[in-house]
Amino acid sequence: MSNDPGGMGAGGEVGDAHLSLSADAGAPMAEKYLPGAGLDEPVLVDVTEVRPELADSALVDAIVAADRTVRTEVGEPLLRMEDVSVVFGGLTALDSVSFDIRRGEILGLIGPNGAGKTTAFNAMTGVYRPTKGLVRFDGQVLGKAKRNQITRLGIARTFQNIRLFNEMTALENVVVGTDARHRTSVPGALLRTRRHRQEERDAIDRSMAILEFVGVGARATEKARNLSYGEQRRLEIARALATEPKLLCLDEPAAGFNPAEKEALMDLIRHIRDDGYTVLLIEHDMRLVRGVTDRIVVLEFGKVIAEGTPEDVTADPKVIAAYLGVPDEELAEGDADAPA
Ligand SMILES: Nc1ncnc2c1ncn2[C@@H]1O[C@H](COP(=O)(O)OP(=O)(O)OP(=O)(O)O)[C@@H](O)[C@H]1O
Repeated sequence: MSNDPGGMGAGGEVGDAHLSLSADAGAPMAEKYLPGAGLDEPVLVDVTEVRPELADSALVDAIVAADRTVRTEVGEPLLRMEDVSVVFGGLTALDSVSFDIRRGEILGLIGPNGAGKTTAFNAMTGVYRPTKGLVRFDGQVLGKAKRNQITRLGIARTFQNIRLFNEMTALENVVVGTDARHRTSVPGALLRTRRHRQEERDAIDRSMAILEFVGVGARATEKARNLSYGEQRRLEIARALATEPKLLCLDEPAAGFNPAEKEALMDLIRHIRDDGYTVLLIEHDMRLVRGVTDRIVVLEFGKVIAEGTPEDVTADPKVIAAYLGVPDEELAEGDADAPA
């Protein structure tokens, strides 16, 4: 991946309109689409003027849908955590954890602070190697795969703390994500072969569609750092989608959102699932998790304590106790009352 924004296709074109990928693209675009808009004004682009076909949401959905062969059938386990333990020094952060993420579902991974959610995420995405057990993804053991290899295999993630290229435009941030799917060799890129230029144009087209899809198309030519907090969170999701993941992992994507923003985010996550993606969601907000997931896995002290539909899991006394700190005696009483 190039750190030089200009090296990623400066001067790329979208249709007939020139969409400069230079970092200062904002001002000219503002002049073009919002006559009179100055540098201090928010930069808004009418994407449907640049690419009229992007006004057709069905077409946007079709462009954004991943173009990949997935071996796993819909409804079958796409990712399997098989007896995974992760130990840091003397601390067992994950203790023989097994669960599946099925193709086409939104799986919620929840649990109190320190339960092991992020560690599970990191074990899946190649940040940590399991001390014991294995992670199987689309029929393949991830083994010693490194993070970039795992991205290429089809697992993309967002982070609890937003990590964007702040000085790049929103569009450039998404184009960077498409690199994971490029086929041009390094010499091809250096020589700017026809194939490389075509890939660049396709990347810009697809990135514009993804920005529209996540709801920040109008901010395409604005530097990432100038986007609102909520827009930056959506941009992170856009960048992850650009890698055409088989599995999209979202780590607390609603952190810091107000209720209306959370509602809108739930709509987006459902839309991503309905567009053919499989989603893993780590989230603290129980209402959000309950409202958007198909199934939930609950971790506590590094172990799976419950798994099932949102209704079943959120009614489970063990889960309620883990979240609300119900005294052990009450739990024991509850068990004693349960029919044999
Ligand atoms: N790199 C590390 N080195 C040592 N201990 C770690 C490391 N990462 C996590 N831990 C510990 O492992 C346990 C699980 O942490 P983890 O971050 O996975 O929990 P979590 O469920 O994601 O918590 P939160 O909701 O607070 O993000 C915690 O006790 C944590 O302190």
